[in-house]
Amino acid sequence: MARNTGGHSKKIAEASMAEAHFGFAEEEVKETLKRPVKLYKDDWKIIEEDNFKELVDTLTKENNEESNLNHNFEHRLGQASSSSVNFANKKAKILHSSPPAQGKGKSPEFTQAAARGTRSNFVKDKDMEDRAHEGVSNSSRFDIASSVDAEVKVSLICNSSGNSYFRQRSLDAVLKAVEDECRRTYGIHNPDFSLVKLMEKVCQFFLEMENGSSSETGSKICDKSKQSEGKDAVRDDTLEPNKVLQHPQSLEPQMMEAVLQKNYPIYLKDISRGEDNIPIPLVNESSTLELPDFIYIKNNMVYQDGHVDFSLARISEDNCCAQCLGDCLSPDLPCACAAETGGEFVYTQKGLLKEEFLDEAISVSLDPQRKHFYYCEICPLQNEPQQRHGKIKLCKGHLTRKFIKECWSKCGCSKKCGNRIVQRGIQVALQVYAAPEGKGWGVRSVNALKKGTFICEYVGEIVTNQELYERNNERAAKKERHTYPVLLDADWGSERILEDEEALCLDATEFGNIGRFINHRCYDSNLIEIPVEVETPDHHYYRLAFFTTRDTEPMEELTWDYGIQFDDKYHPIKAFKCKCGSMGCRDKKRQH
Ligand SMILES: C[S@@+](CC[C@H](N)C(=O)[O-])C[C@H]1O[C@@H](n2cnc3c(N)ncnc32)[C@H](O)[C@@H]1O
Repeated sequence: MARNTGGHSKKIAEASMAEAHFGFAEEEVKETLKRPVKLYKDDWKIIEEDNFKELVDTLTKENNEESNLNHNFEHRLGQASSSSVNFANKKAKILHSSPPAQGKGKSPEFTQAAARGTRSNFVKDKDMEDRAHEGVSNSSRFDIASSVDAEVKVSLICNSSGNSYFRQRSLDAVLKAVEDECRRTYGIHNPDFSLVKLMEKVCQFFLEMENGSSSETGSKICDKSKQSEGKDAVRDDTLEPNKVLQHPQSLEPQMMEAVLQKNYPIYLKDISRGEDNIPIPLVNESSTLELPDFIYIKNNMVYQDGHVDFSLARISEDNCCAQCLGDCLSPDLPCACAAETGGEFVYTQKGLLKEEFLDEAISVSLDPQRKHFYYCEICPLQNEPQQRHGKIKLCKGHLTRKFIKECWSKCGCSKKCGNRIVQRGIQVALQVYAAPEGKGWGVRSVNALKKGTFICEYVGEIVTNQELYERNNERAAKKERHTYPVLLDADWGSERILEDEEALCLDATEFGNIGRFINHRCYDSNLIEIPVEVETPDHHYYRLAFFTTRDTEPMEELTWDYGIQFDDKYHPIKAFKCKCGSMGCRDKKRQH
């Protein structure tokens, strides 16, 4: 056996350098080297074989396996990214290149192993596993722990036993291979995607959740790019509104795990971030849709110029039931609040919309007569002059609709009064999901529903038509696919000519509720939108509520008829190729 002629200490230094690459400290290497040096009688060729494989194995086995590899991973993580992460006000950071655990056993400051699972929690795809990890055994493990100083330690423990071909690769190469694989498999296009950032996120959420920020932390996600534009930016983490992200790498761990598991289950537990009465999960069974980018709000909010008067003084004696007690639906004689609907309340004792009222609303919507329309001489929607050669060209018309009127703050009845349905908010279990036929996201109800059930409101920013016109132009330039505005023109005919700030719409593009996800269906949709007067008798502003037009099945998609004529350039919702599938589809181009 040829003896290595190099100096003993030089060889030890070389071995230390080689092992430092894997995260082992010099002292540790020196100590471990003593035995093979003695065993092989200073024959360094054997020790150096396979890039010190035996030494790595011995080091790994001799030290507490978990502790050493935890350190190992941190060290490599540090090589791939030298940045440390500051978690909001927690003075916490991810450890990079920290000194190795002294002695054997678990590092004392990391005793709180709080999450543990098999590596298959992350990757189930066997092919991907084989390609990305080239033979890494299937009994690998993923550990995460935190210290009292709010430091988080993540370790990947890969058991290579049983695979004689296993060779330790450089971490950078492994990370790159996995990132490339993830990009391909999960369609990640963002160039910033990195596994190191993902691990940093895991640590961040681990800490935040341990610190009791609750499950809401996960959905407290914000689109930093938009915030940096300054518009409506809220910097304080605790106040940050729900902002659902576009890019999977920015997702909460629960979602990322779903992405990695490749079966795309629930992405978000509650897109309303607790704003609405019951959680509204977002479920993606198709995997191709981008996550929606908007802020969830429960109630309409004035953007800027819209004139909405909510003053108590505007609600007259005849417009409320100050003398009522309890439930207005109980007494034999309906109170003042029923006057708006012909002296009868529109709700049944079971909280459904009365069939008579509903059927009339449906019939007006399906087969509107000329008498149901109001035609403006100066239409707030039209930016072209309507007067030519002394002749006035009337606008295309606005469908006049019947209103629901609910009891409100000036009424003496209880908050549980049967004439307060819409204002109590969502009561049925809904989901946002990947709608069929490539319509984008849609809404479905988990359970069967009775005809006349209140589903939700259409909530958005209250904007003037002028504001909407400018927004629409900007969006058209950006070629945005989906649009989310709704006109509040159900009673334009009853008021004098509207001032610009009174011709209002709801724009749910950037701020909205689940209503923004409901897709259109021509003619036979299972929802109808009904104007609701709640806090103001001025009908140029009202709430818009969806009710079922018939009984529905569990998991049936909920749709409403946007009232769109597909050749109408003034309709606030930009015309799209209708994929509603209805026999009565009005999109002629689509049908042929
Ligand atoms: C109010 S949004 C509905 C939610 C939308 N699908 C999404 O993914 O956010 C309206 C947009 O959805 C799409 N959409 C709605 N109904 C549709 C239909 N019947 N056929 C095709 N696209 C539809 C159109 O792009 C439309 O501009």
